[in-house]
Amino acid sequence: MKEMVIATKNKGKIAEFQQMFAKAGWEVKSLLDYPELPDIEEDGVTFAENAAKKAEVLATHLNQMVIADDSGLVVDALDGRPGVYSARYAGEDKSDTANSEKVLKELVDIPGDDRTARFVCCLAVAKPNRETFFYEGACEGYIAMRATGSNGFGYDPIFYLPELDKTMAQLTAEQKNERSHRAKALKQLLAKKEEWS
Ligand SMILES: O=P(O)(O)OP(=O)(O)OP(=O)(O)OC[C@H]1O[C@@H](n2cnc3c(O)ncnc32)[C@H](O)[C@@H]1O
Ligand SMILES: [Mg+2]
Repeated sequence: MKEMVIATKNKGKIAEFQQMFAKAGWEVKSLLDYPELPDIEEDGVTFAENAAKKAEVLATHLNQMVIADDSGLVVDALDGRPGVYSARYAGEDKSDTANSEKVLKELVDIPGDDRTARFVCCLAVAKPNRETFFYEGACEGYIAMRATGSNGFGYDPIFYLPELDKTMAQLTAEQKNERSHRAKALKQLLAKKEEWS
């Protein structure tokens, strides 16, 4: 089986990549397989900048092709926040629950129709001594009034999909991987294999 290294420590992302790449015949390795590597500071102002940095540092270190995922939640009523700050929105300990609670609190006076939001995912593919390629995906929805569901990770319990009348955390892994921002970005990436491989 072919191997793909993803520069992430996020177990939710790793599980989704493992399921989606398995269909394409790739085995996924992650930063959890390289615990000796230092943390990479995500100080970019765009998803692409952060994804590039994560992929390029690891590609140089391992001297092989690496993919990174930088993603987050963009809320219109919050001028795009948490955006690139999604992971640490409620503080450095990166608590999914605290992050979601902070968003819900900030939107407490915002009515349903104005709670539009999207998940965004930028994938960067880096190889030593070569330009980096980017593939993006977005998934549109609304911020729910309260957290519901226990599948997925991150902001999934507060992200409502009107077409299914469910939050992302109420979907099965298969349902999420059919429509998520990550699935759409990965579809682009796989469609452009001749570009990056
Ligand atoms: O940087 P790595 O190691 O990949 O892991 P991370 O968790 O720090 O990931 P990001 O820097 O990309 O931050 C993404 C944030 O957006 C959230 N997020 C990303 N994709 C999501 C998804 O599919 N569902 C819910 N929340 C998501 C996630 O919980 C983080 O808080
Ligand atoms: Mg991160």
